[in-house]
Amino acid sequence: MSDSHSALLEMRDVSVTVRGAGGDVPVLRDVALEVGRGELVGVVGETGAGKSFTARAVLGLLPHGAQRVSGSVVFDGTELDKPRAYADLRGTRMGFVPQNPRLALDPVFTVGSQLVAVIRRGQRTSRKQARARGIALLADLGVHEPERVMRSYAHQLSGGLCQRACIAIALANDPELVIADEPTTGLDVTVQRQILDLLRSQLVRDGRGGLLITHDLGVIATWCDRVAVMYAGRVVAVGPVADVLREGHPYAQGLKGIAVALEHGVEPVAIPGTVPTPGDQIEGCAFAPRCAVATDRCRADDPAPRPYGDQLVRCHHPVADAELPGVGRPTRSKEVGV
Ligand SMILES: Nc1ncnc2c1ncn2[C@@H]1O[C@H](COP(=O)(O)OP(=O)(O)OP(=O)(O)O)[C@@H](O)[C@H]1O
Repeated sequence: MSDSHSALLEMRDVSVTVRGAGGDVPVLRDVALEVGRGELVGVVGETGAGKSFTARAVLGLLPHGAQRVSGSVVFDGTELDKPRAYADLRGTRMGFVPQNPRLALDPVFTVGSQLVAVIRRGQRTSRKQARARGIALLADLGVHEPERVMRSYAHQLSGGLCQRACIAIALANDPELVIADEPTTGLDVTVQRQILDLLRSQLVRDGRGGLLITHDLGVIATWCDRVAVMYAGRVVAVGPVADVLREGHPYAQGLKGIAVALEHGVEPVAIPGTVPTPGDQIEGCAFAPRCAVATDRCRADDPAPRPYGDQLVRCHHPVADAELPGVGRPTRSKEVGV
C-alpha cells in the first residue's frame, strides 16, 4: 500500500545471475538501494560494475539467461515479484530511458506514433491531444523541430534526437519513478544540462523520484541528492552526494580523483588494475587488489555494509577527506566520465 513516509523504491539484497559457459555467475550481489520521494539518486561505477543490471532488475527487464535469485524490489509499497506485477507500471508509473536509444525505438513506427501510443496507454486522451503532448515534451527537451521528429523513424534521426525521443517516451505519462541509464551520454553540454534540469525538476516534486545511471561524477555532483557507488556487482558506498564524494570508500575517492583531474584538464591518476568480471573468484573485498589502503584483513574478509557518517560503506578502512589523491569535488558536467 502507498505510504507517504515509505521509500518510493526499495531494492533489498537483490542478487542476479547470468548463465555462463560453466554455470550461473553472479552479476549483482546483494544490491540494496532506496529512492526516496522527491529524490534523484545517482548510480556510478566503472564499466561492468552492474549499473544497467540494477536498472533492469528494478524494471523486471533482465536479459535472456539472467535471473533474480534472491532479494526483493518494492515500488510504492508493492512487491514486484512476478512479471504481471509490472504490467500496469512500466510506461505509466515507471519510466525507463534505456542505454541504447536507437535500438530501443521501434524501427517500423515513427517516433510520433510510439509517443502517442504510450501517452494513450496511460491517459484517456484523443490522438490529437496525445500528439500535442508529444510535441510539447520534445520541445521541452530542446528539440527544435518537434513536428519533424514526430514524423521520423529512428534511422532518420541523430543519436541525440533518438535519445531525446526515448526520454520523452519515459516522461510521457508523468511516471512516479524514472530510471535513466546514461540518458545524456554523447550530448553536448548545453543539451545535457537542459535535459538533466528537466528530469530533476520533474522528479523531485510531488513525491516522485528517479535513478540516474551515469559514468559522470560531475553529473551526479550537480543533479543528484544521493549516490550509490557500484563495484563488481555490489553497492560499495551509498549516501548523500557531498558525503560520498568527500570521504569514505577508497574506490569512490579514486573515481573522484579521476573526475576532478579530467575536469581540470589534468592527466588523471588511474586506479590500478581492472574490474573483476562476473565469475572471477573473489576473496575478501573485491576492491582490495586495487586499493591503496588494503590490508590482510581486506584480502580475507568481505566487508559487510556499515555506517560511516551518513553513508553506508562496504569497507574495513574508509578514508577521511584528502587522505587519497583528489582535489575537491567535481562540480559540473564536463567530460568527466570515469
Ligand atoms: N546479456 C548478458 N549476459 C551475460 N553477461 C552480461 C550480459 N550483459 C552484461 N553482462 C555482464 O554483466 C556485468 C554487468 O553488466 P552491466 O551492463 O550491468 O554493467 P554496467 O555497470 O552497466 O556497465 P556499462 O557502464 O558499461 O554499461 C558485466 O560484466 C557484463 O559484461
